[in-house]
Amino acid sequence: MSDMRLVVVGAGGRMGRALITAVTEMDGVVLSGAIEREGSDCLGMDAGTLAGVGENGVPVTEDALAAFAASEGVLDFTTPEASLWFSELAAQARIVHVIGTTGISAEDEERIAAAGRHCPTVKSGNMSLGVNLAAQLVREAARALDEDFDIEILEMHHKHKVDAPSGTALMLGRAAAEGRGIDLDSRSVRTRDGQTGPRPKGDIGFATLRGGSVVGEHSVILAGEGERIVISHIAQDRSIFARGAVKAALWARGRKPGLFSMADVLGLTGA
Ligand SMILES: NC(=O)C1=CN([C@@H]2O[C@H](COP(=O)(O)OP(=O)(O)OC[C@H]3O[C@@H](n4cnc5c(N)ncnc54)[C@H](OP(=O)(O)O)[C@@H]3O)[C@@H](O)[C@H]2O)C=CC1
Ligand SMILES: O=C(O)C1=N[C@H](C(=O)O)C[C@H](O)C1
Repeated sequence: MSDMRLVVVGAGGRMGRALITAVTEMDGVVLSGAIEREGSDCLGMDAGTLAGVGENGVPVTEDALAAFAASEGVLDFTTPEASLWFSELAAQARIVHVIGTTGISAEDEERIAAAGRHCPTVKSGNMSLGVNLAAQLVREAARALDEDFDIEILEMHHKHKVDAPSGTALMLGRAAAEGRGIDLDSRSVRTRDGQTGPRPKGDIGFATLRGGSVVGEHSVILAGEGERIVISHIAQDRSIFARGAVKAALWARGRKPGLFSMADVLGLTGA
């Protein structure tokens, strides 16, 4: 089979550059386009040079329509607004859409799912093997322990991150809620300040830290009387997300349209 032609959108971003590197280094894929937003300083640059992997002759352009028409898949770690737009373009072009963007509203999630009825779409708040496995462990731990164990989720990311809690923290929270058989939205506590009163039994708490260049760290703490279980994941390099995204594109190639998760790609049931 020929190499899968992949276009990277948000090519100049932290993940965009990691994705160009992953596509360059991995077998079975080739970079067919690199897209940035109108007015970006990256327009016209060579995508390989931009990512630091050597000139590859693929210019960064703003013409997503033309790039999608010449590609079999799109790797998209951008912004919620941009991902919504790219989901419509991918649906029209009937190409694989891999979405890593976080902070997407519930309403836009539904629109992305609707677009996924026309093209294979893989979407996950975290494309790494480790986090998806951790989500499985969290689900199992929450299933095994009763509400005497309080569940708290702590995350830290770099100072440039614009959404909170992280997509991964929410994914881990969903896994815990599923394990416990409760609805996350009605039982999650996103902030605490002032006279909060004692902790209600059964809530799932979230705490967010931001600073420096931290790639991404998550801990799920199950705190009981006299003991604590902590399930943690530390991302040391963005290549784990980028390589996961390329794997997802290859997995989705030739599949029927639908919305899939990284757990489907990795063969982990229900993560
Ligand atoms: N699921 C996962 O495994 C992971 C998810 N993420 C998520 O990916 C997203 C991006 O993260 P990160 O790379 O750090 O962010 P960056 O801000 O570094 O990158 C986003 C890029 O998208 C560009 N962009 C914005 N709008 C458009 C548009 N309409 N067309 C084309 N390009 C556009 C931005 O351009 P400009 O800056 O010029 O506006 C920027 O270059 C975030 O939501 C983050 O949470 C990150 C890591 C892993
Ligand atoms: O913005 C980031 O950097 C990351 N975002 C994702 C998230 O919101 O969980 C994944 C990863 O932790 C890095």
